[in-house]
Amino acid sequence: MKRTDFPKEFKFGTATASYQIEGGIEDRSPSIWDEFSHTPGKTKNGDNGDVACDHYHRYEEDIEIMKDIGVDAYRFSISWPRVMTDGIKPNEKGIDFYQKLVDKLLENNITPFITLYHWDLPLYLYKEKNGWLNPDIANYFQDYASLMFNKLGDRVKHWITLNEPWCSAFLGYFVGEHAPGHKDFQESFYVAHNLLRSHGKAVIAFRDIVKDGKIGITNVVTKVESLSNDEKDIQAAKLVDQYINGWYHDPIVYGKYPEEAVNSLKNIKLDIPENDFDIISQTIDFFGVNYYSRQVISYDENHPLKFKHAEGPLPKTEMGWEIYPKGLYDKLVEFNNKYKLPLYITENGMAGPDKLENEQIHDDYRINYIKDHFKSTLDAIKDGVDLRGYFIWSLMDNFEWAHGYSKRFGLVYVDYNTQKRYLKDSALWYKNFLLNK
Ligand SMILES: N=[N+]=NCCCCNC(=O)[C@@H]1[C@H]2[C@H](O)[C@@H](O)[C@H](O)[C@@H](CO)[C@@H]12
Repeated sequence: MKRTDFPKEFKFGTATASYQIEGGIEDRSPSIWDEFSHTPGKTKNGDNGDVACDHYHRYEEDIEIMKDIGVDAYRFSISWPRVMTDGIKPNEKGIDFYQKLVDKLLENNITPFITLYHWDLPLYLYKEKNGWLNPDIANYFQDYASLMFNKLGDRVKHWITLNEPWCSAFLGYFVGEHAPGHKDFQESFYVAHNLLRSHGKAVIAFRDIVKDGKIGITNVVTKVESLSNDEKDIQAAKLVDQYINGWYHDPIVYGKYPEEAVNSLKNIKLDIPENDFDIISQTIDFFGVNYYSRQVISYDENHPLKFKHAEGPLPKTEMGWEIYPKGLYDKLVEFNNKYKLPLYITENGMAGPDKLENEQIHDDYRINYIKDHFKSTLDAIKDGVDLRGYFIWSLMDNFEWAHGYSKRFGLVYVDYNTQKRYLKDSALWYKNFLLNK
């Protein structure tokens, strides 16, 4: 498989997120992840993003690395608390960082794709305004989005409102594994709804400010399969697919939540104001698909959503996620048929047992992972999917949320003691692929 097997305009890239790589906390106000990671017991080894990959001070070097690898595009997120003090007052120093980042990318012919929200909510908005639980958060988000569109929209034409609202709502407000660490089922549905409303408000602003731009939303898209052919397992898997995938896509395209999932939520209040779905279902230009794996589901009477995960038999990454490229193909074809929107794979990659030896990292497992998922991508394109790009997660090893620095997803290895970067064999492979070798 060669690069020229893909459409000429197809964009190959890589991706990161602000809290996971920037550090530079001295020049921004705090986010919910600063408080969460500094709370004992919340992250592995008590790791936090205070320094991370020190990208805030090393962004020029990191762009040089991307230039060397030869990527067409780079997906990164803006730190809301960096560009607006406490999420409210514009901070010119923070805005200036992203101005310079964008200009340096463009100088190197790398197309910027900006994610507005990749989980680092300004702490003030959480503490004083109740964060994503407050319907008014959509207005704060629209103000933030408008500021960024006005400041960068002349040069940045590809925007993503939210990264993985399912993670923000479900992991942050029900499971409690992510910031702000709530464990309230009802709250997680209010949060999901306010995230989607915030998305819609940002799209409305975008249409006024960046008239020649493209905007979408990125969700984690998981292939959900039933453990058995037992009707109960099949039904449980169908509902999980609606909770994880449909819940964050159907409202945007169809203006309503998936019906069976709504009906299954007997004791969940979804008191939704009349025109909310008019806001949420603003026309978008693409869906971003973050694909990692599948979930194998069986029926479980004791779970609020009547399901439990089954251990799949396939080889797994360091995250314990099965390696399942067929799932990517399946979801791309399904989404293409169901939503009829252009798609970008905004994240795909793996955490591996990466070891630095003689300044090299031999990660053949990651090369094989990427090749297998590229193959699924190419098969989907050949079968008619309107797929426009693929961003490998991640450019470099970084802060992997509750796992801290214990999981390495990068094409580039980061020695956190020295902040030295080392291209892994997978980065060298990607470089040759992009040269069509
Ligand atoms: N079975 N199974 N499951 C897959 C469930 C995946 C949920 N987590 C993600 O998608 C996060 C996404 C995030 O954008 C990024 O910030 C994270 O670094 C990556 C890697 O963790 C992924």
